[in-house]
Amino acid sequence: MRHSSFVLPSQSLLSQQQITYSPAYTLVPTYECFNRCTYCNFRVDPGQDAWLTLADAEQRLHSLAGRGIIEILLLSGEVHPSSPRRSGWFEHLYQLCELALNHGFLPHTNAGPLSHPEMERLRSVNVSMGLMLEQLSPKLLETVHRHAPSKEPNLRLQQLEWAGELQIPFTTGLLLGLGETEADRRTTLEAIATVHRRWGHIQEVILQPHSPGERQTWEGEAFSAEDLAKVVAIATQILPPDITIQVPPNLIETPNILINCLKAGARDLGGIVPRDEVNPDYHHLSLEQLSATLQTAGYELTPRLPVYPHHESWLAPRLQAAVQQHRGQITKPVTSDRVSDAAPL
Ligand SMILES: O=c1nc2n(C[C@H](O)[C@H](O)[C@H](O)CO)c3cc(O)ccc3cc-2c(=O)[nH]1
Ligand SMILES: C[C@H]1O[C@@H](n2cnc3c(N)ncnc32)[C@H](O)[C@@H]1O
Ligand code: MET
Ligand code: SF4
Repeated sequence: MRHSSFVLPSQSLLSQQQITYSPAYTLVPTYECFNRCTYCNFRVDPGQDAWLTLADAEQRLHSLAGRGIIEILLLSGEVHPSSPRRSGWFEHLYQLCELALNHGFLPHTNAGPLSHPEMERLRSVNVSMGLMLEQLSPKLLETVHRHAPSKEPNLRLQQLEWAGELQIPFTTGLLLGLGETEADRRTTLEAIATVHRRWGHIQEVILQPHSPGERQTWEGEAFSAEDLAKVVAIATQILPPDITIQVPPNLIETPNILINCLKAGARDLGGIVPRDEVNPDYHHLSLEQLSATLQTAGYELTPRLPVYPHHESWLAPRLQAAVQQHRGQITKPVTSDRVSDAAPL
């Protein structure tokens, strides 16, 4: 019989399921924010923060050279859209992105909702952008978002629509455990699926468990990590398969729960950064430890760029050229050699 000579490859030769992460560094243009989300551990009052200067940013970018970092995540507090300081804030964001590009990094900005012209302009210096939907439920405007006008659900949903229309590769997500119901979560996921079916621009959806920090005023509990895997499973049912589900490993208490999230369908761990600016009380494991944890369950940790290959043609030629510089070098999974090559940050 023909098949009798066919030998199945041994387990070790079968390719392992790859789990991606982005080797990233976060720059914070400013911590000042006119919103007061009561779960926030990041913001300071408007006017109370010295903005990150271009000189400081340059020094930091310079010190990153040779450390394997590719993405610069620009994560910012927000200046009110009708403030006279808004245009200075926006220009500063733009210049920080330019600087990151000039140092060979790939910028990804999440600076809250932008006007259409702002988004269009920032597109020319970002390989992808992001904005969390948090939750679409309007009830939250009476609780954690009572003093956060930029968390108005329709405003955020419109950002996803504009990003699609402008062909901006995009990251969005849900903040879990704000007092929403399972039905609310489904509604938010369905809205993401709908806008993605129109434009095809959503790269990743972050399922972010609320994780209490020292500075927040809200006394809400941490979103139970056990429940995260259940939300991942729901998201796989609702989101189109070309959207990657991301979970943040530093906000998941045990390796076991992280593995359960992967088994449920999460495929990306987001930016692995030296300091999580949003949740500074939660540290990342080293890449080596993370990689070992994943390996025990048959997963392989592998780096990715902040723009996925199928979206690269959307970018301006200058950005495409910057991406090409990295594409050839990013295919290798994390091994202990590679990790120990990188200097600690
Ligand atoms: O690539 C992105 N990663 C985002 N991340 C993930 C980030 O890449 C890292 O995973 C974390 O900062 C490190 O834990 C967020 C993480 C948060 O805690 C909150 C918001 C974001 C928002 C983004 C985003 O817009 N784009
Ligand atoms: C930048 C993103 O950080 C998330 N974010 C803000 N505060 C917290 C917290 N305490 N725990 C988890 N995520 C948080 C929100 O989803 C926001 O959009
Ligand atoms: N202010 C922005 C938002 O909430 C991004 C940073 S939040 C720490 O969308
Ligand atoms: S979560 Fe973002 S919008 Fe809300 S207060 Fe913090 S920095 Fe501002």
